Amino acid sequence: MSELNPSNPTPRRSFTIASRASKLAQIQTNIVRDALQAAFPDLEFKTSFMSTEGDKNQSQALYLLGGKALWTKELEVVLKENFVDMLVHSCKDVPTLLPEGCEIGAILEREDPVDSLVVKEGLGYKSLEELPEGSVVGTSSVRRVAQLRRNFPKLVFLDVRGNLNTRLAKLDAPDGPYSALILAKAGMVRLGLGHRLTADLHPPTLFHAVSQGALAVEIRSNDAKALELCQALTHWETQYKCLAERACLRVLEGGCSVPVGVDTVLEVSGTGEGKLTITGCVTSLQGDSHVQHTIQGDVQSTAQAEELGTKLARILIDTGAKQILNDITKDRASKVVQESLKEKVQVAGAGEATA
Ligand SMILES: NCc1[nH]cc(CCC(=O)O)c1CC(=O)O
Repeated sequence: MSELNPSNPTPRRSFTIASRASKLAQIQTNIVRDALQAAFPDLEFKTSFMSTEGDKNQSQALYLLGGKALWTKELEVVLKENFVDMLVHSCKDVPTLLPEGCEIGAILEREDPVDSLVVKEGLGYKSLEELPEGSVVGTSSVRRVAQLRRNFPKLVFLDVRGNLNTRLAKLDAPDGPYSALILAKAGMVRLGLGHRLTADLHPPTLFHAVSQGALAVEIRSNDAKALELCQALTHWETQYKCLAERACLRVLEGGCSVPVGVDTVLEVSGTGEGKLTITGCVTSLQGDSHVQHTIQGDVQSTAQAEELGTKLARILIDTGAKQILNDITKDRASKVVQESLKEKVQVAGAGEATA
């Protein structure tokens, strides 16, 4: 393995940008590649795509697969081994704690971060309110289910997995169970599927995921050249918002994916400064308890943005989120035990069949 030597006098001229292999991931990577190529026309930028554990395991509920690192872990290995130089992720899929030696080099300008309702082809419903009692709504996000159960107890929420095109195919299948899906607007827009969005779901109906709608570029912490290139991509307003949201989640989650929603506004008062207003919420899985708080502060640096997010998380924890998060941890532990028992029973069954 050739070690990258930061003091090597020969300047690097070629950079490889990698991501997952899904269509959306490829589109996102091409956005980053094009932006880098425009800013640095004399350098060469290549792309490389690989499918990850998260793409392969589509049967088990995300909630039980444990942590979001399954989208990023394997890519980080090839980054650390110098096979590639930059990783492009949906910022919301990036764990709040990165492995030693990796860091976020850039956060690009955010698309609209809201979630949207997508109604099955041929059904005329225009909103969640219009869906008849008992309609099945597909989403694999505990955040969406928790918040929407609260407001729409008449609806049934069912897991739906796969990349966006797979999920849409499951929605539109004539004999499929789903009447609608809830998806992030940004992904649909980037895929050119904006015409399928039926309605946007804004707070207080639904608070979006931390960092939803933004792209992040991950680099090796010791790669000064990659960091310099990344700086040309960073949209500081988005960076402040996303880093504040990520700091809030980092305190709340303790390593697991939790039903945390946010909504963040930055009133810009000059370059690199403004007033940041973040609302955060934590909702129980059944939607019966919900803690919400809004915090505001002037920020002039990413560190101050993160401080505000951290403070928000502490207030949420002190005002009821702790109880909700403890209950979720217990629930997950018992479900994991049930799943492993189910597997054992299946293995035993298979043994008998072949005997
Ligand atoms: N959970 C999967 C995921 N990760 C990133 C996006 C696209 C939106 C984004 O970039 O934030 C999606 C799809 C979705 O949630 O509907």
